[in-house]
Amino acid sequence: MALLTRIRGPRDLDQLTPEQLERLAEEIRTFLVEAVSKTGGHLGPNLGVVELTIALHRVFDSPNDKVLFDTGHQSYVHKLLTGRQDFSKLRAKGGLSGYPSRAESAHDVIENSHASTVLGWADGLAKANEVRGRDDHVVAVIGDGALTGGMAWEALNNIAAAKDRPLVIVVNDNERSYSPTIGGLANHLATLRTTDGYERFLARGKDVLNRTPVVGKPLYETLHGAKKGLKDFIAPQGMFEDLGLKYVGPIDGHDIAAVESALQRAKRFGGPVLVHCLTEKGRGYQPARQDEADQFHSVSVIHPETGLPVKSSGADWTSVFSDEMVELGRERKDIVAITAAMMRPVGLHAFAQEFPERVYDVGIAEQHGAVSAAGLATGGLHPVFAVYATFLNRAFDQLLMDVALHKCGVTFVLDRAGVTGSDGASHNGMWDMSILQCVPGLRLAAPRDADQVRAQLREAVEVDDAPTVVRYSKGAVGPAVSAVRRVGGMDVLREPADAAGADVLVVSVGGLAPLCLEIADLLDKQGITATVVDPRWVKPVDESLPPLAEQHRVVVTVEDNCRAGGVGSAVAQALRDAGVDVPLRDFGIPERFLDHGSRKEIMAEVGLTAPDIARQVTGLVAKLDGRFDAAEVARD
Ligand SMILES: Cc1ncc(C[n+]2csc(CCOP(=O)(O)OP(=O)(O)O)c2C)c(N)n1
Ligand SMILES: CC(=O)[C@@H](O)[C@H](O)COP(=O)(O)O
Ligand SMILES: [Mg+2]
Repeated sequence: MALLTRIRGPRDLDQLTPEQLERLAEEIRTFLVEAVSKTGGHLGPNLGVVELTIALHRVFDSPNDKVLFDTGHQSYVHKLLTGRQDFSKLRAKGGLSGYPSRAESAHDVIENSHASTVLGWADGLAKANEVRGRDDHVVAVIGDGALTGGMAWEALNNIAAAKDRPLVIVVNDNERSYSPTIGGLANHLATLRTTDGYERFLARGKDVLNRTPVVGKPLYETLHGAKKGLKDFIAPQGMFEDLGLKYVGPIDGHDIAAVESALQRAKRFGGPVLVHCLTEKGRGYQPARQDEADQFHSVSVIHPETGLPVKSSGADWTSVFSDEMVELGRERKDIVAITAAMMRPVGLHAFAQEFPERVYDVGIAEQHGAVSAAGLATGGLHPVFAVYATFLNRAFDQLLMDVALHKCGVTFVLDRAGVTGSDGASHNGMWDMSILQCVPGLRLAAPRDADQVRAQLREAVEVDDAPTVVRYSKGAVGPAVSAVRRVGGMDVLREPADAAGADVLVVSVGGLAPLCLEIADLLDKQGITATVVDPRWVKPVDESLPPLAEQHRVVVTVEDNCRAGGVGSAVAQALRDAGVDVPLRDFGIPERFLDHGSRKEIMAEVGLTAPDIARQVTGLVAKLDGRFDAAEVARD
């Protein structure tokens, strides 16, 4: 790593010779494989942007010039070149974030890991430069996947309108999101790599385009027409230049000199210009290049020589959903599935294998996913839209105004709900049970274990006149938790012998059932009796909950969601509406952005542990009993 360790900041790149730059690129690839195989992370995307990032930092002067990354998962090389080379605790508490981080460096601007926002940021920064009379450059790196997001086109529409406002857009085009980027223009333009590649594209493109909704066939005819009568690459220029953008490319994104030359031209252009770079995800690392699933988009800890995971992951929530979806698909021909460019991560790969004509990958376009689901439901089908909880935020209005207002039977399956941890603040699925509380007619399920995922998914797809939501966490599914009895639609998981006189009712939400049972055990040791109930459907609040609460002295709700407007708030409102005046304490995630760390570390940080909660409940009960000493102890 003789060269890499000499790079303390971007200006240290300036005096390197072409041979040294090539050697630096090799050292960076070696570093990435060695480091990320130890920690896990976005190995594939970063191996694909080594030369591109070196060229960016040689041509532009960060941090005076703003170098922006869409989604930010491909910013490891940027970090290496801007003074951050200790990757030993990447994505772990106290270590480097897996995304840009303003706290880490002045070179970092966008921390948000939600795709398709970079062009909006760039448009705003470019306008600010214009108003403030600054001639700093704004450079936005966006992947072909992120370019399938609607916000990217909203921004392009604005950027292209200002012919004299300098802005450089670099399309990092590796033909993939996770899987091949389909259904969008970005995918088909991206495979225009060489003239003979164009033949390959036309051959492959025909069947892919035929399966691609809307743009597919017309685009194929256009491109085919371009092949016959027009310059081979007129299509990309045509599309972007019709928008009013200067188009430069396609450029070999692994040829540093070529990228630098294109960026220099773009830098001097004096208006909005798009540099189209063709790259390979996982470049230079065979296990990644051979990974058909997603070219090592995001890996766990792996053996660097083979790329094989060090630990095999057990049954996780996603695989439970995946298996049940296949069963449902066999039983009901009206069930179709939607993903926003995350077929495998959300567990729809098996369904897609068996029912290829009943699954839609809409690209990174959650809003379109939700609206098209309203159309599918109105057309007589029952769509299941599987999406990470945090990414549903983006489609809230479509869920509210297209799905719920029109009483469409659509089921949203939210994976990665609750604290996810290592992907940082914008990846925690901590807002869904708050924002969805106000959607009229919506029913929200939080299954506690695998059996309940299966059961509640089935209950959800039976609802054909309202949106239903099933949400569960990331990773290994918890232990099976059986019910003692059912009350209304709720499962009582534990109750004292003398149920009528129990002190505390613990309302356990979703996968936190084991935690809540542990809380009850700790309370028991303090002589405090507790009932644990799993509402199963947290919205609407079960009608049997207020009367059950009335039989207790204190109600406690525990959820893996933001406290603000969460299930605790909804239960408190239901008790008030029912005239049940029992003190309630709601435990959940505080209203703040959580730094990256493991789920366990973050749950402890926010007080979602059995000892923390049991101590506070003990204090509350002691206070009710007038035993202030114990209450004081609990407060400590
Ligand atoms: C709104 C949103 N939806 C989904 C994701 C999950 N996601 C992260 S990276 C990625 C693929 C991005 O593809 P691309 O922009 O081409 O970048 P590449 O990984 O190919 O460099 C997806 C779908 C996200 N970050 N944001
Ligand atoms: C960058 C991005 O949004 C995803 O790749 C994210 O890293 C997914 O993480 P998991 O699938 O590991 O939860
Ligand atoms: Mg891509």
